[in-house]
Amino acid sequence: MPLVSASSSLSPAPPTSGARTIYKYRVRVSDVSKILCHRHHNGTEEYLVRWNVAEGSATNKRTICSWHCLGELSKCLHHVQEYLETLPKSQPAASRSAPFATIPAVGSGSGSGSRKRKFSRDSDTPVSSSGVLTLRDSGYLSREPSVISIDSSSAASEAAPIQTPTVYNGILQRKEGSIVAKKSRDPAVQLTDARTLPNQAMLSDAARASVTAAEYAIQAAFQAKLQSVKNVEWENHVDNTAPSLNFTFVSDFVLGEGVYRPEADAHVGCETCRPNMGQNIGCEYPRLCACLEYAAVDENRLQPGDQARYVQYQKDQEDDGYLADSHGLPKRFPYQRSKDPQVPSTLMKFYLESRYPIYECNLNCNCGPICKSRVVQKGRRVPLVIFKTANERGWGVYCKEQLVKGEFIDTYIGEVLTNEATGRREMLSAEDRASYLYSLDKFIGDDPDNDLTNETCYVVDGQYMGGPTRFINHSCEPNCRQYTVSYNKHDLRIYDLAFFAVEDIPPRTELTFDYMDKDEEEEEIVRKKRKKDAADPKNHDKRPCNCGARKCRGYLWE
Ligand SMILES: C[S@@+](CC[C@H](N)C(=O)[O-])C[C@H]1O[C@@H](n2cnc3c(N)ncnc32)[C@H](O)[C@@H]1O
Repeated sequence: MPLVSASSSLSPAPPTSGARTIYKYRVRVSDVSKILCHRHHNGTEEYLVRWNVAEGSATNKRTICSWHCLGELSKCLHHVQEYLETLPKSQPAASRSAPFATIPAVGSGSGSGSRKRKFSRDSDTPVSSSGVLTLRDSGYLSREPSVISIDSSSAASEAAPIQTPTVYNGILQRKEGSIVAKKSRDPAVQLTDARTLPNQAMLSDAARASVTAAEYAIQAAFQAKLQSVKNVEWENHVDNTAPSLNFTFVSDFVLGEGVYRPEADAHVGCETCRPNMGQNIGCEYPRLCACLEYAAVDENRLQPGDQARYVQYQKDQEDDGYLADSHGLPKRFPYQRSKDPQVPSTLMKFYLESRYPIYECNLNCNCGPICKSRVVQKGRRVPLVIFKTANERGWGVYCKEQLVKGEFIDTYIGEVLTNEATGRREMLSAEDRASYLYSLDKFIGDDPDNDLTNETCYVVDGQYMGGPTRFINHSCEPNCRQYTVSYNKHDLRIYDLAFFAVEDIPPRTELTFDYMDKDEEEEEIVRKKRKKDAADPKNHDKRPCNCGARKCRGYLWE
């Protein structure tokens, strides 16, 4: 039976500077395979790290584990966060004490008068310290008996014959990218069965030990990530968790391998428009603006002489969809602008109620920055808050201010991946995990000269990189909707996924959109379908929807 050392650590005192502990060496992210357990040792919260041992290296037969305080793990807190997510939620209060009071769920008017406690930097608790991990490219890596080594070759097999105990003295070294441990000659090192780590004794200790310091450290780390993001906050009045530390805020699409996007200076602009035409609002003439080449035709402005062209246009639409030739016909501008500069531009009723793509002006247009056809490209103006939902939907988003019907909120950004890269990611991820994939499939089938298909279109993945909209949840009766917005009418592969309010939304009301973008149906019809679907075993693997709407269809995806 393979045995491991499970003795306690004898940590050297950490170097200190004033009141705060300075950790000169930190565990590198790439060195950690997983966090296995936690404990309180000499008053310090510690985590059992399983080290990454390079595949195929001479040392990879031995997986090495060692206990570390949070100060040493500050570069790998996402591993600690992943570990905390595996802990039962019903842990005793001592283990999962809630620093924030639970308050009513966010909703229209629900919290307007209540003082909600928000996570702030003031509440950062310095992580506890109990030792320093000396981590260098060569040389000593850890303190003595806190190290455990497991002979993973035999640990993998239940039927493996009992082996000579493998005991190390806890001196970890890095050699050619691998972590290795030297053998222990210390008789005080106790031996423990290595086949299952954490072992029962460790689990019993863990059940009694709180994880509060880790929770605070993770909250502080997420808060630090938000520092550079303007007008976005987060709060949690439900439990002690923070959004994933594996997520990075970015401000634009991040192009993955094999993804091509034309540079902005290659976009075709409207050269005939001018900033000072007519009412001095940039583009104004619906027959003139070249950016509207593929925009929706405005039937209200058709002249008797347009009829033949319009009939031809309708025929072309059957083959070419949104790209039908509308040359010479009057088109619809996307936004209406109020005379009051305090009132935001809003999406025209026609676009709000249709799925027609929206075309904005671009860098190469002559209309200038005042043009009314520039809204989404100017970015988010409204203050958003990422908050923990109370009913198993993870994190959600609300706006701190009132939003008016047709107001732009923000775009969905993330890594833009090819279909193959997306497939590889899906293979690696657990089936029940949240999905952040958004296909850029709007123009499939619209251009006979273009080979755009479900297999060749790009996909936006907001799981690891994105903006606050990546946290917006689904509702079968949503208050927002996603629209296609393009600044480059000839690029059918990359465009903006822009969220607009489809109704007036009071402050602090959760923002939602329909992940399936379905048309609304009568409540009675939806209710009957839901009942039928629930009885069908085919649907039992589907992800249940917790939107709570009267017209809830029962599932997130078909
Ligand atoms: C784009 S993410 C939204 C943010 C997510 N709640 C989070 O915490 O990161 C989509 C995931 O959120 C969850 N979700 C969103 N809307 C939901 C709903 N109405 N009911 C249940 N789960 C929902 C599902 O796990 C879904 O895969």
